[in-house]
Amino acid sequence: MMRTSSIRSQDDPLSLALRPPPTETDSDRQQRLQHEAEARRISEQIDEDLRVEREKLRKSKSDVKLLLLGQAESGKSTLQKQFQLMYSPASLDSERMSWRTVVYFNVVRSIKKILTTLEAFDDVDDGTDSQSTLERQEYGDDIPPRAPSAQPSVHSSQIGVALSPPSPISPVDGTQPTSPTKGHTAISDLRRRLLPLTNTEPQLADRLSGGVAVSGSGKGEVYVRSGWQARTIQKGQKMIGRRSKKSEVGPELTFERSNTALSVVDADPLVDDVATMLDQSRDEIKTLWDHTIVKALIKSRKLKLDEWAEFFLNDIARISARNYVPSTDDILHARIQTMGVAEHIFDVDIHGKTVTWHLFDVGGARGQRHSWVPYFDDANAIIFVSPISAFDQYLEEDPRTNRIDDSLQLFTQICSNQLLKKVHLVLFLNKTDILRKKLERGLSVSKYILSYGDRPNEYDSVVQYFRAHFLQVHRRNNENRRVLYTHLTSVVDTKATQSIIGNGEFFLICVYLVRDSIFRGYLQSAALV
Ligand SMILES: Nc1nc2c(ncn2[C@@H]2O[C@H](COP(=O)(O)OP(=O)(O)OP(=O)(O)O)[C@@H](O)[C@H]2O)c(=O)[nH]1
Ligand SMILES: [Mg+2]
Repeated sequence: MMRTSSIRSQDDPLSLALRPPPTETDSDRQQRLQHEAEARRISEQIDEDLRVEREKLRKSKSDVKLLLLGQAESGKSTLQKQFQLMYSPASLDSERMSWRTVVYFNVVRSIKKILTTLEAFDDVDDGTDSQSTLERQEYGDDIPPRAPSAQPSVHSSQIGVALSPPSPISPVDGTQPTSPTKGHTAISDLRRRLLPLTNTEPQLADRLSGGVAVSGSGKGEVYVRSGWQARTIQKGQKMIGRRSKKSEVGPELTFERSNTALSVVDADPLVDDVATMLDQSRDEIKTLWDHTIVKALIKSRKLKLDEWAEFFLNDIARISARNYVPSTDDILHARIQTMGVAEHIFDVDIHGKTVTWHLFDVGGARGQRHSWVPYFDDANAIIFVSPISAFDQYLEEDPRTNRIDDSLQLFTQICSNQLLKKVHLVLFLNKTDILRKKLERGLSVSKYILSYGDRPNEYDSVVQYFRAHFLQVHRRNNENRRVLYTHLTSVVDTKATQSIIGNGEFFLICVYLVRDSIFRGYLQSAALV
Protein backbone atom coordinates (compact mmCIF):
# COMPACT_ATOMS: atom_id res chain seq x y z
CA MET A 1 0.00 0.00 0.00
CA MET A 2 1.23 3.49 -0.87
CA ARG A 3 2.07 5.77 1.99
CA THR A 4 0.85 9.31 1.89
CA SER A 5 3.58 11.82 2.60
CA SER A 6 3.41 13.67 5.87
CA ILE A 7 1.94 17.16 5.74
CA ARG A 8 4.77 18.36 7.98
CA SER A 9 7.70 20.09 6.37
CA GLN A 10 10.73 17.91 5.86
CA ASP A 11 12.97 20.71 7.20
CA ASP A 12 11.11 21.31 10.41
CA PRO A 13 13.06 19.69 13.31
CA LEU A 14 9.84 19.12 15.22
CA SER A 15 8.34 17.42 12.21
CA LEU A 16 11.45 15.34 11.91
CA ALA A 17 11.17 14.29 15.56
CA LEU A 18 7.49 13.45 15.18
CA ARG A 19 7.86 11.69 11.89
CA PRO A 20 6.60 8.11 12.07
CA PRO A 21 9.36 5.50 12.13
CA PRO A 22 10.15 3.97 8.74
CA THR A 23 9.23 0.58 10.24
CA GLU A 24 5.61 1.73 10.95
CA THR A 25 3.15 -0.96 9.95
CA ASP A 26 -0.28 -0.34 8.51
CA SER A 27 -1.99 -1.08 11.83
CA ASP A 28 0.51 1.21 13.71
CA ARG A 29 -0.29 3.92 11.28
CA GLN A 30 -4.00 3.40 11.73
CA GLN A 31 -3.58 3.74 15.47
CA ARG A 32 -1.40 6.83 15.16
CA LEU A 33 -3.89 8.56 12.91
CA GLN A 34 -6.66 7.76 15.38
CA HIS A 35 -4.62 9.27 18.23
CA GLU A 36 -3.87 12.34 16.19
CA ALA A 37 -7.56 12.77 15.32
CA GLU A 38 -8.55 12.39 18.97
CA ALA A 39 -5.89 14.94 20.03
CA ARG A 40 -7.20 17.37 17.41
CA ARG A 41 -10.77 16.85 18.62
CA ILE A 42 -9.76 17.56 22.24
CA SER A 43 -7.81 20.64 21.22
CA GLU A 44 -10.76 21.97 19.21
CA GLN A 45 -13.08 21.29 22.14
CA ILE A 46 -10.80 23.26 24.46
CA ASP A 47 -10.77 26.15 21.94
CA GLU A 48 -14.55 26.05 21.78
CA ASP A 49 -14.87 25.96 25.59
CA LEU A 50 -12.57 28.95 25.85
CA ARG A 51 -14.60 30.80 23.24
CA VAL A 52 -17.85 30.11 25.14
CA GLU A 53 -16.24 31.22 28.41
CA ARG A 54 -14.97 34.41 26.79
CA GLU A 55 -18.42 35.08 25.35
CA LYS A 56 -20.01 34.47 28.75
CA LEU A 57 -17.55 36.83 30.38
CA ARG A 58 -18.16 39.43 27.71
CA LYS A 59 -21.90 39.11 28.22
CA SER A 60 -21.77 39.17 31.99
CA LYS A 61 -19.84 42.42 31.79
CA SER A 62 -22.83 44.02 30.14
CA ASP A 63 -25.31 42.66 32.66
CA VAL A 64 -27.14 45.33 34.59
CA LYS A 65 -28.28 44.55 38.11
CA LEU A 66 -31.22 46.69 39.08
CA LEU A 67 -32.84 46.63 42.53
CA LEU A 68 -36.43 47.74 43.09
CA LEU A 69 -36.56 49.04 46.66
CA GLY A 70 -39.22 50.72 48.79
CA GLN A 71 -41.76 50.00 51.49
CA ALA A 72 -44.61 47.47 51.16
CA GLU A 73 -47.39 48.46 48.76
CA SER A 74 -45.25 51.14 47.15
CA GLY A 75 -45.59 49.59 43.68
CA LYS A 76 -42.31 47.64 43.13
CA SER A 77 -43.90 44.45 41.81
CA THR A 78 -46.24 46.49 39.64
CA LEU A 79 -43.22 48.24 38.14
CA GLN A 80 -41.57 44.85 37.62
CA LYS A 81 -44.69 43.76 35.70
CA GLN A 82 -44.25 46.80 33.45
CA PHE A 83 -40.67 45.72 32.68
CA GLN A 84 -41.97 42.24 31.96
CA LEU A 85 -44.70 43.60 29.74
CA MET A 86 -42.20 45.68 27.82
CA TYR A 87 -39.31 43.26 27.44
CA SER A 88 -40.88 39.84 27.83
CA PRO A 89 -44.62 40.08 27.03
CA ALA A 90 -44.87 36.39 26.17
CA SER A 91 -43.88 35.44 29.72
CA LEU A 92 -46.64 37.64 31.15
CA ASP A 93 -49.10 35.99 28.79
CA SER A 94 -48.01 32.54 29.85
CA GLU A 95 -48.79 33.29 33.51
CA ARG A 96 -51.96 35.29 32.77
CA MET A 97 -54.38 32.63 34.02
CA SER A 98 -52.55 32.20 37.32
CA TRP A 99 -53.42 35.84 38.11
CA ARG A 100 -57.05 34.79 38.30
CA THR A 101 -56.32 33.33 41.73
CA VAL A 102 -54.93 36.68 42.93
CA VAL A 103 -57.81 38.70 41.47
CA TYR A 104 -60.38 36.35 43.03
CA PHE A 105 -58.51 36.51 46.33
CA ASN A 106 -58.53 40.33 46.20
CA VAL A 107 -62.26 40.37 45.42
CA VAL A 108 -63.25 37.80 48.06
CA ARG A 109 -61.14 39.55 50.70
CA SER A 110 -62.73 42.92 49.89
CA ILE A 111 -66.25 41.49 50.14
CA LYS A 112 -65.34 39.89 53.45
CA LYS A 113 -63.92 43.19 54.72
CA ILE A 114 -67.12 45.01 53.79
CA LEU A 115 -69.27 42.43 55.55
CA THR A 116 -67.03 42.32 58.64
CA THR A 117 -67.07 46.10 58.94
CA LEU A 118 -70.84 46.11 58.66
CA GLU A 119 -70.93 43.45 61.36
CA ALA A 120 -68.77 45.61 63.60
CA PHE A 121 -71.64 48.08 63.54
CA ASP A 122 -73.83 45.46 65.11
CA ASP A 123 -75.94 44.89 62.07
CA VAL A 124 -79.23 43.52 63.28
CA ASP A 125 -81.09 44.26 60.11
CA ASP A 126 -83.43 41.35 59.71
CA GLY A 127 -84.76 42.41 56.36
CA THR A 128 -87.80 44.15 57.78
CA ASP A 129 -88.53 47.81 57.20
CA SER A 130 -87.37 48.81 60.65
CA GLN A 131 -84.04 50.66 60.80
CA SER A 132 -81.06 48.52 61.80
CA THR A 133 -78.53 49.51 64.42
CA LEU A 134 -76.13 50.01 61.58
CA GLU A 135 -78.43 52.39 59.80
CA ARG A 136 -79.16 54.31 62.98
CA GLN A 137 -75.43 54.65 63.63
CA GLU A 138 -74.64 55.56 60.08
CA TYR A 139 -77.14 58.35 59.99
CA GLY A 140 -76.41 59.46 63.53
CA ASP A 141 -73.21 61.10 64.80
CA ASP A 142 -71.42 58.10 66.33
CA ILE A 143 -67.68 57.75 65.85
CA PRO A 144 -67.03 54.29 64.43
CA PRO A 145 -64.64 51.71 65.90
CA ARG A 146 -61.12 52.93 65.20
CA ALA A 147 -58.86 51.03 62.88
CA PRO A 148 -55.73 49.57 64.53
CA SER A 149 -53.66 52.09 62.60
CA ALA A 150 -55.11 54.98 64.53
CA GLN A 151 -52.47 54.95 67.25
CA PRO A 152 -50.28 57.81 68.42
CA SER A 153 -46.97 58.17 66.61
CA VAL A 154 -44.08 57.93 69.05
CA HIS A 155 -41.26 57.56 66.53
CA SER A 156 -38.89 60.32 65.62
CA SER A 157 -39.99 61.55 62.27
CA GLN A 158 -38.31 63.02 59.21
CA ILE A 159 -41.15 65.37 58.57
CA GLY A 160 -43.60 66.62 61.09
CA VAL A 161 -46.21 63.93 60.91
CA ALA A 162 -49.23 64.30 63.11
CA LEU A 163 -48.46 62.80 66.50
CA SER A 164 -51.74 61.07 66.39
CA PRO A 165 -53.59 60.23 63.22
CA PRO A 166 -56.73 62.32 63.10
CA SER A 167 -59.93 60.52 63.83
CA PRO A 168 -61.80 59.35 60.78
CA ILE A 169 -63.18 62.37 59.06
CA SER A 170 -66.78 63.14 58.32
CA PRO A 171 -68.09 63.34 54.79
CA VAL A 172 -66.08 66.16 53.32
CA ASP A 173 -68.91 68.04 51.73
CA GLY A 174 -70.89 67.85 54.93
CA THR A 175 -73.87 66.25 53.24
CA GLN A 176 -75.62 63.32 54.85
CA PRO A 177 -76.23 60.23 52.81
CA THR A 178 -79.77 59.68 51.69
CA SER A 179 -81.85 57.35 53.76
CA PRO A 180 -81.92 53.72 52.69
CA THR A 181 -84.95 53.02 50.60
CA LYS A 182 -87.68 50.62 51.54
CA GLY A 183 -87.20 47.20 50.06
CA HIS A 184 -83.41 47.65 49.85
CA THR A 185 -81.89 44.16 50.09
CA ALA A 186 -81.10 43.43 53.73
CA ILE A 187 -77.39 43.19 54.44
CA SER A 188 -77.90 40.15 56.66
CA ASP A 189 -79.51 38.45 53.69
CA LEU A 190 -76.57 39.34 51.44
CA ARG A 191 -74.16 38.12 54.08
CA ARG A 192 -75.92 34.78 54.27
CA ARG A 193 -75.93 34.34 50.52
CA LEU A 194 -72.28 35.38 50.15
CA LEU A 195 -71.04 33.18 52.99
CA PRO A 196 -69.88 30.23 50.83
CA LEU A 197 -67.86 32.68 48.73
CA THR A 198 -66.27 34.51 51.67
CA ASN A 199 -65.50 31.11 53.23
CA THR A 200 -63.06 30.42 50.41
CA GLU A 201 -60.71 33.23 51.46
CA PRO A 202 -58.36 31.10 53.60
CA GLN A 203 -58.11 28.44 50.90
CA LEU A 204 -57.28 30.98 48.22
CA ALA A 205 -54.68 32.48 50.59
CA ASP A 206 -53.22 29.05 51.15
CA ARG A 207 -53.10 28.34 47.43
CA LEU A 208 -51.15 31.55 46.80
CA SER A 209 -48.73 31.35 49.70
CA GLY A 210 -48.12 27.63 49.30
CA GLY A 211 -49.08 27.20 52.94
CA VAL A 212 -46.42 29.63 54.21
CA ALA A 213 -47.79 31.95 56.88
CA VAL A 214 -45.76 35.05 57.67
CA SER A 215 -46.44 36.61 61.02
CA GLY A 216 -46.14 40.28 61.87
CA SER A 217 -48.03 41.79 58.99
CA GLY A 218 -50.95 43.69 60.39
CA LYS A 219 -53.89 42.57 58.30
CA GLY A 220 -52.82 38.96 57.78
CA GLU A 221 -51.29 39.63 54.39
CA VAL A 222 -50.58 36.79 52.01
CA TYR A 223 -47.01 36.56 50.76
CA VAL A 224 -45.79 34.87 47.63
CA ARG A 225 -42.32 33.70 46.73
CA SER A 226 -40.80 33.88 43.30
CA GLY A 227 -42.30 31.23 41.00
CA TRP A 228 -45.72 31.12 42.70
CA GLN A 229 -47.47 31.30 39.31
CA ALA A 230 -46.28 27.86 38.28
CA ARG A 231 -46.82 26.49 41.77
CA THR A 232 -50.49 27.48 41.96
CA ILE A 233 -51.16 25.74 38.66
CA GLN A 234 -49.20 22.61 39.68
CA LYS A 235 -51.08 22.42 42.96
CA GLY A 236 -54.36 22.82 41.10
CA GLN A 237 -53.45 20.03 38.72
CA LYS A 238 -52.63 17.70 41.60
CA MET A 239 -56.04 18.47 43.03
CA ILE A 240 -57.69 17.47 39.78
CA GLY A 241 -56.26 13.97 40.19
CA ARG A 242 -57.52 13.64 43.76
CA ARG A 243 -60.83 15.31 43.31
CA SER A 244 -64.12 13.54 43.50
CA LYS A 245 -67.33 15.19 42.38
CA LYS A 246 -67.65 16.87 45.76
CA SER A 247 -66.51 20.49 45.84
CA GLU A 248 -63.15 21.22 47.47
CA VAL A 249 -64.54 24.22 49.31
CA GLY A 250 -66.84 22.27 51.54
CA PRO A 251 -69.99 20.24 51.74
CA GLU A 252 -72.14 23.33 52.30
CA LEU A 253 -71.70 24.30 48.69
CA THR A 254 -74.33 23.53 46.17
CA PHE A 255 -72.89 25.39 43.25
CA GLU A 256 -72.57 23.58 39.99
CA ARG A 257 -69.22 23.45 38.34
CA SER A 258 -68.74 24.03 34.71
CA ASN A 259 -65.38 23.77 33.01
CA THR A 260 -66.30 25.45 29.81
CA ALA A 261 -64.00 28.44 30.14
CA LEU A 262 -60.71 26.94 31.18
CA SER A 263 -58.24 24.75 29.47
CA VAL A 264 -57.19 21.62 31.35
CA VAL A 265 -53.70 23.06 31.80
CA ASP A 266 -54.99 26.06 33.73
CA ALA A 267 -57.79 24.39 35.63
CA ASP A 268 -57.61 24.47 39.39
CA PRO A 269 -60.69 23.00 41.09
CA LEU A 270 -60.62 25.54 43.92
CA VAL A 271 -60.30 28.52 41.57
CA ASP A 272 -62.89 26.98 39.32
CA ASP A 273 -65.30 26.69 42.26
CA VAL A 274 -64.71 30.31 43.20
CA ALA A 275 -65.32 31.31 39.57
CA THR A 276 -68.66 29.48 39.65
CA MET A 277 -69.62 31.10 42.94
CA LEU A 278 -68.68 34.54 41.67
CA ASP A 279 -70.73 33.96 38.55
CA GLN A 280 -73.74 32.93 40.60
CA SER A 281 -73.30 35.65 43.24
CA ARG A 282 -72.75 38.49 40.82
CA ASP A 283 -76.03 40.24 41.64
CA GLU A 284 -75.50 39.96 45.41
CA ILE A 285 -71.99 41.38 45.13
CA LYS A 286 -73.21 44.24 42.99
CA THR A 287 -76.06 44.95 45.39
CA LEU A 288 -73.67 44.98 48.33
CA TRP A 289 -71.14 47.18 46.53
CA ASP A 290 -73.84 49.66 45.42
CA HIS A 291 -75.57 49.63 48.81
CA THR A 292 -76.13 53.16 50.13
CA ILE A 293 -74.80 52.15 53.55
CA VAL A 294 -71.58 50.78 52.09
CA LYS A 295 -71.10 53.87 49.95
CA ALA A 296 -71.76 56.11 52.96
CA LEU A 297 -69.30 54.21 55.14
CA ILE A 298 -66.62 54.50 52.48
CA LYS A 299 -67.27 58.19 52.02
CA SER A 300 -67.06 58.82 55.73
CA ARG A 301 -63.88 56.67 55.88
CA LYS A 302 -65.47 54.38 58.42
CA LEU A 303 -64.91 51.57 55.94
CA LYS A 304 -61.35 51.62 54.57
CA LEU A 305 -60.91 49.19 51.73
CA ASP A 306 -57.63 48.36 50.06
CA GLU A 307 -56.80 50.69 47.19
CA TRP A 308 -57.28 47.98 44.57
CA ALA A 309 -60.71 46.86 45.88
CA GLU A 310 -62.58 49.59 44.03
CA PHE A 311 -60.89 48.73 40.74
CA PHE A 312 -62.14 45.13 40.88
CA LEU A 313 -65.54 45.66 42.51
CA ASN A 314 -66.48 48.40 40.04
CA ASP A 315 -65.95 45.85 37.31
CA ILE A 316 -67.49 42.84 39.04
CA ALA A 317 -69.75 41.90 36.11
CA ARG A 318 -66.71 41.30 33.91
CA ILE A 319 -64.57 39.67 36.60
CA SER A 320 -67.29 37.30 37.75
CA ALA A 321 -68.04 36.12 34.21
CA ARG A 322 -67.53 32.37 33.92
CA ASN A 323 -64.98 32.74 31.11
CA TYR A 324 -63.00 35.48 32.85
CA VAL A 325 -59.40 35.91 31.74
CA PRO A 326 -57.42 38.61 33.59
CA SER A 327 -56.62 41.61 31.41
CA THR A 328 -53.20 43.24 31.61
CA ASP A 329 -54.78 46.05 33.64
CA ASP A 330 -56.18 43.48 36.07
CA ILE A 331 -52.72 41.96 36.48
CA LEU A 332 -51.25 45.40 37.12
CA HIS A 333 -53.88 46.12 39.80
CA ALA A 334 -53.82 42.68 41.45
CA ARG A 335 -52.18 42.77 44.86
CA ILE A 336 -50.05 40.09 46.47
CA GLN A 337 -47.12 40.77 48.79
CA THR A 338 -43.63 39.77 47.74
CA MET A 339 -41.68 37.53 50.08
CA GLY A 340 -37.88 37.68 50.02
CA VAL A 341 -36.26 38.68 46.74
CA ALA A 342 -37.42 37.64 43.27
CA GLU A 343 -35.04 37.92 40.31
CA HIS A 344 -36.40 38.63 36.82
CA ILE A 345 -34.12 38.55 33.78
CA PHE A 346 -34.69 40.49 30.54
CA ASP A 347 -32.54 40.98 27.47
CA VAL A 348 -32.56 44.54 26.22
CA ASP A 349 -31.10 45.55 22.89
CA ILE A 350 -29.02 48.71 22.99
CA HIS A 351 -27.40 49.87 19.77
CA GLY A 352 -27.20 46.26 18.58
CA LYS A 353 -25.65 45.04 21.79
CA THR A 354 -27.67 42.81 24.08
CA VAL A 355 -27.71 43.96 27.67
CA THR A 356 -29.12 41.54 30.20
CA TRP A 357 -31.08 43.18 32.98
CA HIS A 358 -31.39 41.38 36.28
CA LEU A 359 -34.31 42.95 38.07
CA PHE A 360 -34.54 42.21 41.78
CA ASP A 361 -38.01 42.78 43.20
CA VAL A 362 -37.92 42.72 46.99
CA GLY A 363 -40.52 42.39 49.72
CA GLY A 364 -40.87 45.86 51.24
CA ALA A 365 -42.48 45.13 54.62
CA ARG A 366 -40.18 45.77 57.59
CA GLY A 367 -39.80 42.07 58.34
CA GLN A 368 -38.56 41.50 54.77
CA ARG A 369 -35.92 44.21 54.51
CA HIS A 370 -33.05 42.18 55.99
CA SER A 371 -33.10 40.03 52.85
CA TRP A 372 -32.09 42.99 50.64
CA VAL A 373 -28.51 43.40 51.85
CA PRO A 374 -26.86 40.43 50.05
CA TYR A 375 -27.96 42.06 46.77
CA PHE A 376 -26.30 45.41 47.49
CA ASP A 377 -22.75 44.27 46.72
CA ASP A 378 -22.87 44.15 42.95
CA ALA A 379 -25.95 46.26 42.22
CA ASN A 380 -25.58 48.80 39.40
CA ALA A 381 -28.76 50.79 39.86
CA ILE A 382 -31.68 51.21 42.24
CA ILE A 383 -35.19 52.35 41.59
CA PHE A 384 -36.55 53.54 44.90
CA VAL A 385 -40.35 53.56 44.82
CA SER A 386 -42.22 55.79 47.26
CA PRO A 387 -46.01 56.07 47.32
CA ILE A 388 -46.59 59.80 47.84
CA SER A 389 -50.32 59.22 48.06
CA ALA A 390 -49.79 57.52 51.43
CA PHE A 391 -49.64 60.69 53.57
CA ASP A 392 -52.80 59.60 55.44
CA GLN A 393 -51.72 55.98 55.93
CA TYR A 394 -49.76 54.11 58.57
CA LEU A 395 -47.61 50.99 58.24
CA GLU A 396 -49.46 47.70 58.53
CA GLU A 397 -46.46 46.27 60.37
CA ASP A 398 -46.16 49.29 62.68
CA PRO A 399 -49.39 51.29 62.93
CA ARG A 400 -47.58 54.13 64.74
CA THR A 401 -45.47 55.07 61.73
CA ASN A 402 -46.78 57.29 58.97
CA ARG A 403 -46.00 55.73 55.60
CA ILE A 404 -44.40 58.83 54.06
CA ASP A 405 -42.20 59.14 57.10
CA ASP A 406 -41.15 55.47 56.83
CA SER A 407 -40.40 55.95 53.16
CA LEU A 408 -38.13 58.94 53.89
CA GLN A 409 -36.33 57.03 56.65
CA LEU A 410 -35.81 54.09 54.30
CA PHE A 411 -34.55 56.38 51.53
CA THR A 412 -32.07 57.90 54.00
CA GLN A 413 -30.74 54.42 54.80
CA ILE A 414 -30.38 53.58 51.12
CA CYS A 415 -28.65 56.87 50.21
CA SER A 416 -26.20 56.59 53.11
CA ASN A 417 -25.40 52.88 52.74
CA GLN A 418 -21.68 52.45 52.04
CA LEU A 419 -22.26 49.36 49.89
CA LEU A 420 -24.44 51.41 47.58
CA LYS A 421 -22.13 54.41 47.25
CA LYS A 422 -21.56 53.98 43.53
CA VAL A 423 -24.99 52.77 42.57
CA HIS A 424 -27.10 54.84 40.17
CA LEU A 425 -30.22 56.10 41.90
CA VAL A 426 -33.64 56.61 40.40
CA LEU A 427 -36.59 57.80 42.50
CA PHE A 428 -40.19 57.04 41.57
CA LEU A 429 -42.65 59.21 43.50
CA ASN A 430 -45.49 56.85 42.80
CA LYS A 431 -49.28 56.58 43.04
CA THR A 432 -49.74 60.13 41.83
CA ASP A 433 -53.18 59.13 40.46
CA ILE A 434 -54.31 58.15 43.97
CA LEU A 435 -52.80 61.33 45.39
CA ARG A 436 -54.83 63.40 42.93
CA LYS A 437 -58.05 61.57 43.87
CA LYS A 438 -57.45 62.01 47.59
CA LEU A 439 -56.85 65.74 47.19
CA GLU A 440 -59.90 66.07 44.96
CA ARG A 441 -61.95 64.39 47.67
CA GLY A 442 -60.71 67.07 50.04
CA LEU A 443 -58.36 65.01 52.21
CA SER A 444 -56.14 67.48 54.03
CA VAL A 445 -52.38 66.81 53.96
CA SER A 446 -51.63 69.05 56.93
CA LYS A 447 -53.97 66.98 59.07
CA TYR A 448 -51.49 64.11 58.79
CA ILE A 449 -48.24 65.90 57.99
CA LEU A 450 -48.11 68.76 60.49
CA SER A 451 -45.10 70.43 58.87
CA TYR A 452 -47.11 70.91 55.68
CA GLY A 453 -48.69 73.85 57.49
CA ASP A 454 -50.99 76.11 55.54
CA ARG A 455 -49.56 75.40 52.11
CA PRO A 456 -52.26 74.94 49.46
CA ASN A 457 -53.89 71.52 49.55
CA GLU A 458 -53.26 71.12 45.85
CA TYR A 459 -51.50 68.50 43.77
CA ASP A 460 -48.55 70.62 42.55
CA SER A 461 -47.83 72.03 45.96
CA VAL A 462 -48.04 68.64 47.72
CA VAL A 463 -45.84 66.96 45.14
CA GLN A 464 -43.28 69.74 45.31
CA TYR A 465 -43.22 69.50 49.11
CA PHE A 466 -42.62 65.74 49.21
CA ARG A 467 -40.12 65.85 46.37
CA ALA A 468 -38.13 68.54 48.18
CA HIS A 469 -37.86 66.26 51.23
CA PHE A 470 -36.54 63.35 49.18
CA LEU A 471 -34.07 65.61 47.36
CA GLN A 472 -32.86 66.95 50.69
CA VAL A 473 -32.25 63.43 52.00
CA HIS A 474 -30.27 62.70 48.87
CA ARG A 475 -28.25 65.93 49.08
CA ARG A 476 -27.30 65.27 52.68
CA ASN A 477 -26.11 61.76 51.89
CA ASN A 478 -24.30 62.28 48.64
CA GLU A 479 -20.57 62.29 49.23
CA ASN A 480 -20.03 60.76 45.79
CA ARG A 481 -21.98 63.52 44.05
CA ARG A 482 -24.10 61.08 42.12
CA VAL A 483 -27.12 62.21 40.18
CA LEU A 484 -30.63 61.44 41.44
CA TYR A 485 -33.14 60.93 38.63
CA THR A 486 -36.69 61.64 39.84
CA HIS A 487 -40.03 60.76 38.26
CA LEU A 488 -43.64 61.35 39.22
CA THR A 489 -45.33 58.10 38.35
CA SER A 490 -48.41 56.01 38.38
CA VAL A 491 -46.97 52.61 37.54
CA VAL A 492 -50.39 51.12 36.74
CA ASP A 493 -50.41 53.50 33.76
CA THR A 494 -48.70 51.39 31.11
CA LYS A 495 -48.13 54.06 28.48
CA ALA A 496 -46.62 56.61 30.87
CA THR A 497 -44.48 54.05 32.73
CA GLN A 498 -43.14 52.43 29.60
CA SER A 499 -42.14 55.77 28.18
CA ILE A 500 -40.01 56.25 31.30
CA ILE A 501 -38.43 52.81 31.45
CA GLY A 502 -38.02 52.60 27.68
CA ASN A 503 -36.55 55.96 26.84
CA GLY A 504 -35.49 57.80 29.92
CA GLU A 505 -32.40 57.55 31.99
CA PHE A 506 -32.62 53.75 32.19
CA PHE A 507 -31.47 53.78 28.65
CA LEU A 508 -28.73 56.25 29.53
CA ILE A 509 -27.68 54.30 32.61
CA CYS A 510 -27.63 51.16 30.53
CA VAL A 511 -25.52 52.77 27.82
CA TYR A 512 -23.25 54.21 30.47
CA LEU A 513 -22.78 50.83 32.14
CA VAL A 514 -22.19 49.08 28.85
CA ARG A 515 -19.66 51.68 27.76
CA ASP A 516 -18.03 51.50 31.15
CA SER A 517 -17.68 47.73 30.89
CA ILE A 518 -16.28 47.95 27.36
CA PHE A 519 -13.81 50.60 28.49
CA ARG A 520 -12.76 48.49 31.46
CA GLY A 521 -12.39 45.47 29.18
CA TYR A 522 -10.11 47.52 26.92
CA LEU A 523 -7.97 48.69 29.83
CA GLN A 524 -7.72 45.16 31.16
CA SER A 525 -6.62 43.75 27.85
CA ALA A 526 -4.01 46.51 27.61
CA ALA A 527 -2.90 45.48 31.13
CA LEU A 528 -3.53 48.97 32.46
CA VAL A 529 -5.73 47.89 35.36
N1 LIG B 1 -53.71 53.32 41.48
C1 LIG B 1 -52.45 52.90 41.60
N2 LIG B 1 -52.21 51.71 42.15
C2 LIG B 1 -50.91 51.33 42.25
C3 LIG B 1 -49.83 52.10 41.78
N3 LIG B 1 -48.69 51.43 42.02
C4 LIG B 1 -49.05 50.27 42.59
N4 LIG B 1 -50.38 50.21 42.73
C5 LIG B 1 -51.17 49.13 43.35
O1 LIG B 1 -50.76 49.02 44.69
C6 LIG B 1 -50.77 47.67 45.10
C7 LIG B 1 -49.43 47.32 45.70
O2 LIG B 1 -48.46 47.33 44.69
P1 LIG B 1 -47.26 46.26 44.66
O3 LIG B 1 -46.52 46.51 43.38
O4 LIG B 1 -47.76 44.92 44.93
O5 LIG B 1 -46.42 46.77 45.91
P2 LIG B 1 -44.96 46.27 46.36
O6 LIG B 1 -44.12 47.48 46.54
O7 LIG B 1 -44.46 45.23 45.43
O8 LIG B 1 -45.31 45.65 47.78
P3 LIG B 1 -44.50 44.47 48.58
O9 LIG B 1 -44.36 43.32 47.66
O10 LIG B 1 -45.37 44.17 49.75
O11 LIG B 1 -43.20 45.07 49.00
C8 LIG B 1 -51.15 46.84 43.87
O12 LIG B 1 -52.52 46.53 43.94
C9 LIG B 1 -50.89 47.79 42.71
O13 LIG B 1 -51.76 47.57 41.63
C10 LIG B 1 -50.13 53.37 41.20
O14 LIG B 1 -49.26 54.14 40.80
N5 LIG B 1 -51.46 53.72 41.15
MG1 LIG C 1 -44.07 43.21 45.68
